Amino acid sequence: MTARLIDGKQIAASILADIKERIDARESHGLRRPNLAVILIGDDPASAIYVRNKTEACRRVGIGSVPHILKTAPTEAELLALITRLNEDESIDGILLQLPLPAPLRPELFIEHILPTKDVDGFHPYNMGRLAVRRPALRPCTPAGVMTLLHHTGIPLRGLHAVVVGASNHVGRPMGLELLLAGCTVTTCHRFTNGLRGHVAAADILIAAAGKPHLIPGDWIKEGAIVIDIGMNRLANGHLVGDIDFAEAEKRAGWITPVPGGVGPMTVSTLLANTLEAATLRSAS
Ligand SMILES: Nc1nc2c(c(=O)[nH]1)N[C@@H](CN(C=O)c1ccc(C(=O)N[C@@H](CCC(=O)O)C(=O)O)cc1)CN2
Repeated sequence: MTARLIDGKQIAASILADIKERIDARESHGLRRPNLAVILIGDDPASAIYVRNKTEACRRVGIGSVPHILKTAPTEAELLALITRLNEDESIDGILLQLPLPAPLRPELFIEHILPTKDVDGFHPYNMGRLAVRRPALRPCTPAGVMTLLHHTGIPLRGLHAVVVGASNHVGRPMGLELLLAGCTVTTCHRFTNGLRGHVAAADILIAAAGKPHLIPGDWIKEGAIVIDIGMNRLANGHLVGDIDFAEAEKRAGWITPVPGGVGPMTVSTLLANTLEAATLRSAS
């Protein structure tokens, strides 16, 4: 079997086109364009690229981006004060705090300071809690983007056994909650899990989010499984690879995402969808 490719780049592009249409329609009803405040701190080159991609995507769909690029790290008090200002600014619909933050800044402190209604990353404990109690509001972007990819396969998800490898706060954990919401039986594997191979081999849906290049050999994968690789690992030679050995995995999987061009673009399109949703809810209230 050779797996069918799930083309995240193409799916994200069609979502962006849809967002643009909805923003144009809002404008024709006299509503202003949504605005996203973007906070980037420090000089991490990957973060700079991701923020550039997000800003460019905003421009394409007609979302205003309001940059706060802080080359030298602010104090905790200064960053909290900036977020307070953005929370209170009626022209701002969403606040993006690009992660990781340089040490010693603690991400939780700032994420929890963002108004949940402007938390377009969906990382605030309020938004995570809403997902946990099956009443999602603003959803974490990468897991929500993965659900869109899964729905694009057309395969009914209810009752399938989904295995998530990785239990991070912003990806693995909310990924498990999304799959549960979709009616999957969910196993989450993490650094203390024994017998990873056995768990992987049992997966109808395998989601790799460990951040370890080629952690999962292709021959562990169940024949016909849906395989989603969230891992994005830059090798010393500059190549970007996932957590799964793609070349071997595509011989066994039924469906598979590439890296790059799979989950990454969905993270960006979901962020913009969340920004539009936040703006829509604000204009309705
Ligand atoms: N505030 C946030 N910070 C971070 C998030 C997040 O969702 N919110 N996620 C990651 C990084 N990330 C978004 O910020 C992100 C990573 C990768 C891509 C992407 O499109 N990747 C491309 C390849 C790009 C490349 O060549 O490097 C792909 O997979 O095709 C988008 C967003 C951590 N921080």
